[in-house]
Amino acid sequence: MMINKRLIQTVGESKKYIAAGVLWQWCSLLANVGMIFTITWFLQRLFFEQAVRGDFLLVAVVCAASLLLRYICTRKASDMSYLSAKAVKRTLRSQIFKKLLHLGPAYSQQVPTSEVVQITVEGVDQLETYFGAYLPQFFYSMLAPLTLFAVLAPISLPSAIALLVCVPLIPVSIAAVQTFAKKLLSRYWSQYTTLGDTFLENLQGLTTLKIYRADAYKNQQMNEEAEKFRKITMRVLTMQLNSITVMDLVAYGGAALGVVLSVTRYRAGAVSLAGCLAIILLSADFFIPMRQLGSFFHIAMNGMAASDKIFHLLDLPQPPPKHKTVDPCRCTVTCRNLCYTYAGTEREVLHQVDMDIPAKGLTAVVGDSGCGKSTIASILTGRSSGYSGSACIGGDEIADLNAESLLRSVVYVGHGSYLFAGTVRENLQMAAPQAEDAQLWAVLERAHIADFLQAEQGLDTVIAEGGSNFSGGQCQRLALARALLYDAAVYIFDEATSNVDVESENDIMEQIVKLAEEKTVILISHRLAAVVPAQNIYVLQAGRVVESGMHHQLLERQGHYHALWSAQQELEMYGEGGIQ
Ligand SMILES: Nc1ncnc2c1ncn2[C@@H]1O[C@H](COP(=O)(O)OP(=O)(O)OP(=O)(O)O)[C@@H](O)[C@H]1O
Repeated sequence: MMINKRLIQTVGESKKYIAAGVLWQWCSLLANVGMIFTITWFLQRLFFEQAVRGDFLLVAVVCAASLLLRYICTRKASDMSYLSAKAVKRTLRSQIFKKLLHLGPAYSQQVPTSEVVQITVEGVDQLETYFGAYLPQFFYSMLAPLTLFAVLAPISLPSAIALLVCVPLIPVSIAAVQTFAKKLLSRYWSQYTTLGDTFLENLQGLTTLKIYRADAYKNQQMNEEAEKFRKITMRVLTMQLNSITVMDLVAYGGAALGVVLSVTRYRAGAVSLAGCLAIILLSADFFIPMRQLGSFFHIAMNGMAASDKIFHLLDLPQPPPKHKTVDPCRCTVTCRNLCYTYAGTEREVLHQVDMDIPAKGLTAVVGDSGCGKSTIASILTGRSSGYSGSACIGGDEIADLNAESLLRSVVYVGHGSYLFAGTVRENLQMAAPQAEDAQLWAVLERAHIADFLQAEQGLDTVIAEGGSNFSGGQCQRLALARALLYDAAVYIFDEATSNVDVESENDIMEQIVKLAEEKTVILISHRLAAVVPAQNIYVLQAGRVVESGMHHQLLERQGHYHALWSAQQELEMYGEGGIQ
């Protein structure tokens, strides 16, 4: 009945809260039983005209005390449910987080980031309800009928047996629905995610769709998908309503049976009037907890699906712990016979790449689009694992280096470095939490963005999500300032100046050249004019290093670099001609 032992074991802390929650619910049931017995006793005395004044007072006091007790029990049970849900969230999210840390920067090779986000947010939230509502109700729905049986059996054993026997009919009817519901729910979820993906994609590409006037067609396509989703949602709702109707039939049918039996027994003189009334009033309570459990049924199904996904992530094989750290004083980078094939593909994208990148100095990697430049950066930052050949930092194989130390030593600045919603200070202090204002201004000066920020609110200037209130050039300058503040040993700039104006490009390049006087700097660029000052340029063609040397040496060689350079020069001269 949707009880996952491993899940409960994983969140062992929640067991005590579930047990306490069930206990509080049980106390509330006992209070209710006490109240009903007092009322029925009083009714019997009234009926036989035996009631005295004090009886009414006694009933009033017992009812008030019982109601107060039930209120306290309900509050306590919901507190326990909250604590159990909190424990689940904390335990599972921290386990997922630890797992990702163990998997390292290359985790996305095993599980897509979108799935991790979905599991960590929505998946864990679903389990919160599973632990907070379903599990306590599951145990309580077993305990309640047994308790009521023990209470009613001395009054009328046949009635108590009849009521107890009818209770399991509810889970039986749920199980019957479950076989059908599983398939339907899995189709429902796949339709739901398909519609969500299409919606997100169309929203992100809305400008393109408008430009090519394809929005009407996409709209129609989405309408068709939405219609399919509406239909399957209706089927799920119908299934849920039907299952509730079946459960109600069983529950109220069972209660009616209890009433009929108790009245028959009363007429036969086998039970007292008070006993008969107590059976009538308590017979519904036999079924209500199980009926309530039935209504949590879909929560449990979602919880099970979520836990499968969570355990799939937690069970991913992880590399053994690595203790070797990067020595910041020996930050040469060397690649020998480096080959790489992306996981899940067969095409090798890097073939026997040899590179020697000295500590301190500017080394550039250039080549046509798709030749493998970013793949090299990805291997050097540890985001792509499973290479063959050798890739070393400071003489140590990257595959053997501790991921945290690698992240601390190699900083990557791409063309879309992310700025977070917050202030300039918060974004910069990510790189150095203890940095003082003077240090922050120093790197902003170096990135040539200090003047602009001084005219705004200085370090407290607000940055919108993704830096959307800043220009492309300003975002890159801020990203550069943050990277400079980080003080890593190796810097990789991957098309860091693409999409920015010439002025920003010149300022950023000036700082990159300056940085290379002290650090190991690798500059990846498709624009050859940017790499002219480099001490060594590696030219890649279809995943192979075909040439290397300084700019003038490569031009003299009249090879691939020369061809690329001539083509770009021609294009730039044509551009300038076009403007005139
Ligand atoms: N995640 C991936 N999965 C599979 N193949 C990939 C992946 N990323 C890149 N590739 C392939 O690897 C090859 C090299 O890509 P890479 O991004 O390294 O090229 P690049 O030289 O940086 O190109 P550009 O200058 O256009 O950014 C390409 O053919 C690309 O299709």
